[in-house]
Amino acid sequence: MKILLLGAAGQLGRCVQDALRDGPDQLVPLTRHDLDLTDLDQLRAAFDQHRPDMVINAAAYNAVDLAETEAEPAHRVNAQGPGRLAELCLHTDTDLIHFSTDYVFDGQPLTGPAPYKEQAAPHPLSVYGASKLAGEQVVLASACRVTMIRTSWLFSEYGTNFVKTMLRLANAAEPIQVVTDQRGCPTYAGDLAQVVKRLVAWDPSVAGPRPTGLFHYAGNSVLSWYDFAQAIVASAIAHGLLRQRPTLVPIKAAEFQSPALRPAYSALDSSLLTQQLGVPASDWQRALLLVLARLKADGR
Ligand SMILES: NC(=O)C1=CN([C@@H]2O[C@H](COP(=O)(O)OP(=O)(O)OC[C@H]3O[C@@H](n4cnc5c(N)ncnc54)[C@H](OP(=O)(O)O)[C@@H]3O)[C@@H](O)[C@H]2O)C=CC1
Ligand SMILES: Cc1cn([C@H]2C[C@H](O)[C@@H](COP(=O)(O)OP(=O)(O)O[C@H]3O[C@@H](C)C(=O)[C@@H](O)[C@H]3O)O2)c(=O)[nH]c1=O
Repeated sequence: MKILLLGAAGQLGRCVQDALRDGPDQLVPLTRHDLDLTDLDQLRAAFDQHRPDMVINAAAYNAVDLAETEAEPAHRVNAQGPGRLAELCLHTDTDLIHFSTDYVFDGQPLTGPAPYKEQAAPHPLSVYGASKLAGEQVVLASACRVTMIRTSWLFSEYGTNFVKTMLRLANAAEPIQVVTDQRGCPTYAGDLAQVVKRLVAWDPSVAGPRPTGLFHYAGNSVLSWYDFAQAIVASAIAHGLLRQRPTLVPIKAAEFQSPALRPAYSALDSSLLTQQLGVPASDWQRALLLVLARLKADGR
């Protein structure tokens, strides 16, 4: 099978490359430099040149705060581009794997704080969340064959993420204020890449059609950003990655000056996809140790 990977230089893109590296499929990794998702001519040319059987779209506009003042670019990358990609997939009979976010939810679940299932009503609080929701809607409306996976709080050894931000701040030796009243599920991007690998390897002659539609995949427990920061610091100290133990100061989200509103609760229920694929929800604690060990080995 020939697979185009868009957003190949991002953290998920790099984890997907790692996961598929030794597999039987031909993976064509395309960075933003190789292919701008917002450029229809470039998209068409890539389909003409490569004639893929599947496209994995890991490209996105992910700057949550900046998006508040850059709504147009955010929508172009997160909604308009995926919409055109889905149309091309439909007309060329190409499978699509696409990703969305817990920030499509407002954190006020109608049934109390239980992890969100796929059918829960979205209501984004931020421009980023709205652009990703618009992307979901346009892709699903295209009727292309898509597996759409909402995930949350991604971290990995690659790119920029909360784990790496906490390590950087911890080494600056200042107290770190961290929000206690937003809870969600940290997810290792490498575990999500294993889900992608499972979907790529899906054999319809054995298992029936590949799962399509909307799914959630995230970490196996619910915690606050403050809890997550505590876990990061404790594990980093155990790995000898921090020169000293930083002071973590618990604060309310309202005290953390940031342009975008984030959901107070955005835990995702992964059971539908994990049951269909026979994979566990992301074991973020195990993965955190792995990521820290890799960062240490790389001297970061
Ligand atoms: N990070 C997270 O915590 C979460 C992410 N997600 C979703 O998961 C997916 C992967 O995210 P993640 O890997 O963390 O994101 P990254 O920001 O690490 O990677 C996104 C990649 O997309 C590229 N990109 C941006 N604009 C374009 C464009 N116009 N054309 C082509 N490529 C472009 C970026 O390139 P460049 O580096 O040049 O800007 C970057 O390499 C996204 O759909 C995201 O919305 C969902 C929940 C949580
Ligand atoms: C850096 C920092 C952040 N925070 C808070 C701000 C915010 O409420 C929360 C997370 O902030 P960040 O900016 O690191 O993460 P943020 O960009 O909000 O992360 C989100 O990214 C997008 C792409 C997603 O789809 C989401 O699932 C989620 O992972 O932590 C602190 O409390 N203290 C800090 O020192």
